[in-house]
Amino acid sequence: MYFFIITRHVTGSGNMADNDTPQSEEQTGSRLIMRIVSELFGSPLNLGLLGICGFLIYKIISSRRSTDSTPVKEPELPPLKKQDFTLEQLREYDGKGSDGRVLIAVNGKVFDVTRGKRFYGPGGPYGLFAGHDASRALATFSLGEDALKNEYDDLSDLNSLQMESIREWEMQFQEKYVYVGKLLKPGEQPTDYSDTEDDEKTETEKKVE
Ligand code: HEM
Repeated sequence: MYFFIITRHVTGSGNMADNDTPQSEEQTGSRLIMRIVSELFGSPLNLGLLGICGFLIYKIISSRRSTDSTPVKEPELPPLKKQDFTLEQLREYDGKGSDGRVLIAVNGKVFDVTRGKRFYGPGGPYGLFAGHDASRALATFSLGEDALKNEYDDLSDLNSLQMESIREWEMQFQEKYVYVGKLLKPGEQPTDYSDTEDDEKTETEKKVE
């Protein structure tokens, strides 16, 4: 996905073969490489993007190293009781609370991403998503503060490609993390999940044990 987006930045939309005369595959290949290299380093935008990529890779690698060298593994938190969240309630789970739990909303669904703390915890490369709705940021591939709205974001201005991208991210989160509940729209009432979870212990009950 990153490769696709980065190469779109790098190669632009022009057709490179437009003015070419017939050449050997080797010549065409090396001209293409030269062109990519000159576009990568010749434009301030691409240089900036390369810088951001380098920074993120550095953050991901360094967070991985610090996790590897930690001798004592953090105890896993008990699963959160299934529940819906308002934006304000979601904000409490930014990884800075006493238990360090991190929740993130993607496409209206709230996921417990605490096990991905090296990404989303304080100081992590995607730490700004913690306790927020990350949908717009993921859809627009942006790590800027403006991609995280303070009010409920209905995403209605996003195009179909961006919405498709959110759905892909949602599936990725669904596979990797625990779904906790819905992100509530303003005025929307939370669902009562007590019927569906009769036999499941609440978080408090588990803590007491
Ligand atoms: C352009 C430079 C970027 C590079 C080189 C990069 C690199 C990576 C790499 C290597 C991983 C996988 C780490 C692992 O599994 O160990 C990753 C995961 C991820 N990246 Fe990026 N990234 C970039 C930009 C972005 C941007 C702009 C966003 C969001 C707006 C983003 C969001 C994510 C998310 C959500 C994950 C998944 C973490 C998880 O598994 O929970 N990345 N990135």
